[in-house]
Amino acid sequence: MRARLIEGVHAVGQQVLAIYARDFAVATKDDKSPLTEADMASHHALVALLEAEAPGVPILSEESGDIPYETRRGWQRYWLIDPLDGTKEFIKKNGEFTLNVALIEEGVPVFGIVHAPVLETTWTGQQGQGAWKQEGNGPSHPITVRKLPDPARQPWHVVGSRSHGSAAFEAFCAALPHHERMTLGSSLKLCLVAEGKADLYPRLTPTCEWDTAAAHAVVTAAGGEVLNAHTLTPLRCNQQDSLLNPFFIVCGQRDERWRNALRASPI
Ligand SMILES: Nc1ncnc2c1ncn2[C@@H]1O[C@H](COP(=O)(O)O)[C@@H](OP(=O)(O)O)[C@H]1O
Ligand SMILES: [Mg+2]
Repeated sequence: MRARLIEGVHAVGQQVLAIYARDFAVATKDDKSPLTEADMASHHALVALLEAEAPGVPILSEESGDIPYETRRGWQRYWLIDPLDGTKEFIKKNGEFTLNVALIEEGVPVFGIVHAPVLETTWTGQQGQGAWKQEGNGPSHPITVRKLPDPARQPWHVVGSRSHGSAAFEAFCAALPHHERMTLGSSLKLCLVAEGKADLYPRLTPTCEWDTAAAHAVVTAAGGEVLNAHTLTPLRCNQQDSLLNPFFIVCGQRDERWRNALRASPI
């Protein structure tokens, strides 16, 4: 089923690209975030794909996120999707947006596909089996997180949001040893940690569970972790009424030096 799902997500990515290439309307949601026809087209196409491939498994999408907790709390297993993560980047036309499909079991993202149509790149992760990166229609290559380098010899790589910076992120970086920063839209940031191009992604501004679940599965399958920034315990999905994530940090490796930097930041 994994190969068919990836193929299906690629096809939905092509539909999204067709909208990206022409003029499209931008609406504003109740929470003031932008919505394009691409978000909805991707939502409908991904739901149809999952219903065909895995009938009977419930689906929670950013564009159908109003399913009450009383209903969701009984789900042992469900699909969690963000049809278009990085809508602001989509509108800016910088290519840094993704389609995200995650399978959650008992609150844990156990399988994820993150597809960036403009970058023609797909990251996949499956618990216990590994994580892979595919460029275009080429072969998939296994990916893993990297060990933190000695910052005296090689800077750590820290990735942050292009559109949602914060004073806490600045304070965290200021307290880190020698490092280089880069900014990027969407769930691509977690994928960079998964493939060992970034060491840390501290997310100290709000996100929702659908923003992170698919890439969370990729990072953990690649040997990394997605940790609550306060408790340093792994993030879990569908544990409460709210679908907001706590602030978190994505790492390839735990280390006292970045934990100290986290303690120094006003979160
Ligand atoms: N105040 C807020 N509350 C909840 N989620 C927020 C938020 N501000 C930004 N986000 C989430 O952050 C995502 C973008 O992150 P980034 O800036 O790193 O690309 C958005 O995804 P969408 O583009 O799918 O709406 C949105 O879900
Ligand atoms: Mg999103």
